[in-house]
Amino acid sequence: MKANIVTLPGDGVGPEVTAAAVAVLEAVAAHYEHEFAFDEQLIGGAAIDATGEPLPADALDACKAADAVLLGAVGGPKWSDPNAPVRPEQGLLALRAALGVYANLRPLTVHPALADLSPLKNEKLKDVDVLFVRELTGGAYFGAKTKTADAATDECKYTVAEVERVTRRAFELARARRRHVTSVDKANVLETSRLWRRTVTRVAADYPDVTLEHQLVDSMAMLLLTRPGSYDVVVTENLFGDILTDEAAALAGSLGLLPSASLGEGSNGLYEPIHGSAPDIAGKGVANPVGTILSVALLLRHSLRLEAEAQAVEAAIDHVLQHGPRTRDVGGDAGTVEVRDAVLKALADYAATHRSYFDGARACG
Ligand SMILES: NC(=O)c1ccc[n+]([C@@H]2O[C@H](COP(=O)([O-])OP(=O)(O)OC[C@H]3O[C@@H](n4cnc5c(N)ncnc54)[C@H](O)[C@@H]3O)[C@@H](O)[C@H]2O)c1
Ligand SMILES: CC(C)[C@H](C(=O)O)[C@@H](O)C(=O)O
Ligand SMILES: [Mg+2]
Repeated sequence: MKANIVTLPGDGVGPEVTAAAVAVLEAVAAHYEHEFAFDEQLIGGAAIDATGEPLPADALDACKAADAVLLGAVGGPKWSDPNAPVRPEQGLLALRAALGVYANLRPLTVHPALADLSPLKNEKLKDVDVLFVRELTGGAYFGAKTKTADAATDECKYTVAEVERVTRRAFELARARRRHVTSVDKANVLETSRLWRRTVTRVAADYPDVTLEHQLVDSMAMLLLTRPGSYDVVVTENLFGDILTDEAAALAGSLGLLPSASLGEGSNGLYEPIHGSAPDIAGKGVANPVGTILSVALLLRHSLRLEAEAQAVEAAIDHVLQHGPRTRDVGGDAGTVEVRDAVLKALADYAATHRSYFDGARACG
């Protein structure tokens, strides 16, 4: 197939991990006979430096017209002055809003070879398989903001429609998994969370084959570490989802491992690792590219509908995590490029081994 993919390398380690992920997409195109066209655009601090804007109009137009968008990371100390008139992160939030990608899927699994890196030394860790569905275009991130010399506010607002659509997405996803949804809120304190809980409960009635439990976010932060194996799909609002998924990354072994897919109603989507620009390691060539490469697998699956290719990328990552090389954050001493090259080799081996199956499937239409 032909596909136009916009890349937004951004700041810090963003360009390093994006380059590795693009190499994987190019390899997928070569092995499976697709034509992927890449269009690199500016976002974040790099865009502020070049244009004064964190999301230039050209970049936004290209993203809207693309089949999929792959992002590295935005932000960094250079642009983090609290008095700065414009911030890199605004570009990312504006992009999410403009693309209407309200459902942010953040899958968490724990590779058996990395289970020792987790804060929990639990043999059941390898069975952890959680899909976080984070509401991405509402809540405190997008409410009205006020600022005076001695006070500031961030309005947190949710409408029933916003909660309902992400809840339906979570239940649909649960149907293809273990049919259990945990909805996380703070309904004992927040009015938005009570609206959230009422709406989730009502929508759940349309999915009698899926079980629902509600969990308050503070206790969820603890339970995620003490019994992560009991969760299947976890749906929650924007800010809680941001925090819980970074916590979840500790179970996997590193923030550098987790991918994400941000989806709306159309097939276009935004794909990015859940980590940030990692200023402490930027420019050193040691960033873990696995979260971004796994985001490529999600891009292939959700936007391009290339399931076999998505599985090939996941199998290649699985092989490399098992056998190495690994970056420092996961106990190795390899650089980003060495890991990329190992993934490319594993992908080539996988494609060669599965070639007859692939050709047969294509011959059948
Ligand atoms: N989607 C995004 O673009 C995104 C996401 C999160 C944070 N940020 C931005 O990134 C900047 C830095 O934020 P932060 O330091 O709180 O979080 P961070 O995710 O950038 O880094 C947190 C820690 O994780 C490590 N880490 C992150 N990614 C890694 C990788 N691929 N390989 C190895 N180690 C990795 C870092 O070295 C650091 O020690 C901020 O400006 C923040 O707003 C952007
Ligand atoms: C950079 C920031 C705006 C972003 C968020 O909070 O959504 C990041 O932390 C993430 O998890 O994607
Ligand atoms: Mg985050």
